[in-house]
Amino acid sequence: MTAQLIDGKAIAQSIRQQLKQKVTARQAAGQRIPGLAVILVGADPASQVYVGSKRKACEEVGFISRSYDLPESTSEEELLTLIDSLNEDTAIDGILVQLPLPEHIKESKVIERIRPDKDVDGFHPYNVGRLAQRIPVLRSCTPMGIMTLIKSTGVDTYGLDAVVVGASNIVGRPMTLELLLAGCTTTTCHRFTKDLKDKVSRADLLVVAVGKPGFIPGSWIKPGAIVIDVGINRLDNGRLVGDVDFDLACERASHITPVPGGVGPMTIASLLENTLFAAEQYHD
Ligand SMILES: Nc1nc2c(c(=O)[nH]1)N[C@@H](CN(C=O)c1ccc(C(=O)N[C@@H](CCC(=O)O)C(=O)O)cc1)CN2
Repeated sequence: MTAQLIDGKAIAQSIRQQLKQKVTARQAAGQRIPGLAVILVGADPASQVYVGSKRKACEEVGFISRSYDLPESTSEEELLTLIDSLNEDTAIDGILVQLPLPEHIKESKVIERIRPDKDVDGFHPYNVGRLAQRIPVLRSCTPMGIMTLIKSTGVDTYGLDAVVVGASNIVGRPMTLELLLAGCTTTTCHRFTKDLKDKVSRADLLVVAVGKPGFIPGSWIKPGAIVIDVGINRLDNGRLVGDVDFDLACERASHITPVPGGVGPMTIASLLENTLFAAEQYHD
């Protein structure tokens, strides 16, 4: 078997195109243009790339894009004060603070300061709690994008055995919840998991988000499985690879995401979808 590629880059592009049309329609109807504020603290090179892509995508679809590049030395109080002012700014529908933050700033305090109706990252406990109750809400961008990718395969998720490797706040745990809501029987694996190979090789749907190149050998993949690789690892030769041994996994999986061009672009497309959702549901 050779797996079918799930083309995140193309799907993300088509989402951006649809969003652009919706923005044009809003403009024609005299409605407000959605606005997104993107805050970067410090100069982490990967974060600079991701934030740059978010701002570019935002402008491409016609949203108002506000950029805040703050120095590493920014205090927690200064960041919270900026969030307070954006919370009150009626031109802004979404506030995104790029993670990770410098060590002296407490992530949970920052996330909880963003008003839930502007939390386009879907990280606020209010939004996570509402999602757990299946209430339509702002959802965490990477898991949301992955659900769009899975839907694009046409495979019915109800009853599938899904395994998520990694239990981070940004991907692993919200991903497990999304898959549970989609009718999967979900297992979350983490650093204390025993016999990872056994768990992975039973997965009809596998999501891997650990940040270690080639962490999952292709021989572990269940024949016919859907494989979603969230890892973005830059090798010494500059090549980007995922957490799954792609070449061998391709011979066993039915569908697989590439790296780059799989999950990454969908994280950004979902952020834009969330910004429009916030404008329409909470601020119009
Ligand atoms: N506030 C947030 N911070 C972070 C999030 C998040 O969702 N919200 N997620 C990750 C990183 N991330 C978004 O910020 C992200 C990662 C990767 C990509 C992407 O498009 N990747 C490309 C490759 C890009 C490259 O050349 O390096 C791809 O996979 O094709 C977009 C966004 C951490 N922080």
